[in-house]
Amino acid sequence: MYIDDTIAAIATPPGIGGVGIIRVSGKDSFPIVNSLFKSAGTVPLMDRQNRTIQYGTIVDPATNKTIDEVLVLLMKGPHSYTAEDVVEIQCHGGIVPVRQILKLLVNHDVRMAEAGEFTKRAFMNGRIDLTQAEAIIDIIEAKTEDSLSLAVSQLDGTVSSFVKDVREQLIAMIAHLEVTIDYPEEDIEDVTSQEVREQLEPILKAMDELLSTANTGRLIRDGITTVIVGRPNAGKSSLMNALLRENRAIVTDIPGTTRDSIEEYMTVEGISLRLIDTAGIRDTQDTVEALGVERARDYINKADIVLCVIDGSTPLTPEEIEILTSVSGLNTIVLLNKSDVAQVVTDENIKEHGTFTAIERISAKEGEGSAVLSKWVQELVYGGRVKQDNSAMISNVRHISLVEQAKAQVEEALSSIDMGMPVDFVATDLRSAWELLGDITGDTIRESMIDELFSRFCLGK
Ligand SMILES: Nc1nc2c(c(=O)[nH]1)N(C=O)[C@@H](CNc1ccc(C(=O)N[C@@H](CCC(=O)O)C(=O)O)cc1)CN2
Ligand SMILES: Nc1nc2c(ncn2[C@@H]2O[C@H](COP(=O)(O)OP(=O)(O)OP(=O)(O)O)[C@@H](O)[C@H]2O)c(=O)[nH]1
Ligand SMILES: [K+]
Repeated sequence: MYIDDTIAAIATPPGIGGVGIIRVSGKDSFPIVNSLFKSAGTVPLMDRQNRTIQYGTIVDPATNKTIDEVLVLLMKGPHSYTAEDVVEIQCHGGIVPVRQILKLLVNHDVRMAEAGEFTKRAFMNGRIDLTQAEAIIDIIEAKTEDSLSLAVSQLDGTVSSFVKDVREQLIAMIAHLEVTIDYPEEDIEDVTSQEVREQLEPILKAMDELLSTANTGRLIRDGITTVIVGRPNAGKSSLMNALLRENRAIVTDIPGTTRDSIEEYMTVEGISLRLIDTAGIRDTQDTVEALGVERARDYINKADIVLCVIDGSTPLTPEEIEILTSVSGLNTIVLLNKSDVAQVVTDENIKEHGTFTAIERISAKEGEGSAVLSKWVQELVYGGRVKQDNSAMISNVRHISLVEQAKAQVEEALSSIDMGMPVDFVATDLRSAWELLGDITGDTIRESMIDELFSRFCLGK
């Protein structure tokens, strides 16, 4: 079994830093590191006190060569990150020491960990469930304080405890129904159906309550995409600059995305916002104009918010009318720009060319635009409600979809009862709901799905 292996990985990011950490986990991690570790005193690592830090050096036993001066952390399973014996070797934070130590470990019966394997072990060993493992990815990938605190509450078990609670109630009902199925002569069917209905209604309500947080949760977790459109000289670049000046993201380099000149990241109302200037797509990316237009269209259709910049100081041009028509019906905010000079375009002129979420006047040149964007981000994410704390929120699309499916099964069970169907039908529906919810926490999920999920982690996690 692969879980018998002892695994290792560099836990710190590649590059130069103060300290580099190599994490080792598995049943042989103590003896293996002990064979490579030299320190004052003769007590072997496995006999030293748990959760202590030991000073010494890592020495290649084959050559007796010292690789680096280190601190070694001892964490005996099951009270460790993976719930196995874990040793962390803290060396100097260069690229070479961490690699040399990892190489030495690999030469001594340690296997290089796969992406996410430490966290996968924590899951396989039952220390955390799948929602908590996913929360760890979310913590690492969080781009704003709000998305971090949402992920931390998921790690703390907000989603798990909801699922666990509902599943316990469902299994009790299923057991009850199955008794009825097994002993039909007892004639308790009607009573049971009525009881089940009474128990299912609050469950449905709780599911609805949780799902009502899904939109907000998802946007906090994943961020939103905003696309800027407008004819040349409308003021798109000026707007982009005005917005960036006020909303610089904490994280500028978003891993996993290629940042070219048309995209910027910022934080607005605690939400990570990806801002795309479609003019940039045409100018910098494609020689064939049509392709650029097609890509721009693609971005527009996927955008959460479209900012349509119109020069308010000159009459609408045919090109502006065409742009307005193409973004009509979307979540489009028309920004009548250059409000610092005399305006000729009226709100009515705009409304003649489509339906838009709002029409606002700004002067990008004078640095305006940010307040308007904040207002509409808040509207999109919180639907005009006041921003609340992130506790009991569902944010992961996988979880949302499973709760929706489980809810449909509960509704199915209720309608089976209403239609006077035999209790086995009701029991089958409830069992499906129970299984779907189990997929969320990983209690009933298939192995292939688990592998897929953990492969999304980075190496060393
Ligand atoms: N050096 C280091 N820092 C780190 C981690 C790590 O693995 N190593 N972590 C990971 O990447 C995070 C901390 N996560 C952890 C989660 C659980 C346990 C743990 O030992 N749990 C035990 C004991 C709990 C207790 O004492 O109350 C348990 O759950 O039984 C350790 C780290 C962040 N910082
Ligand atoms: N008076 C006034 N002029 C503005 C305003 N915003 C932009 N301009 C001017 O309009 C011109 C075009 O502005 P840009 O921001 O470069 O416009 P753009 O839409 O990015 O243009 P392209 O890069 O060609 O697509 C510049 O001369 C700006 O100074 C504004 O709010 N008021
Ligand atoms: K105009």
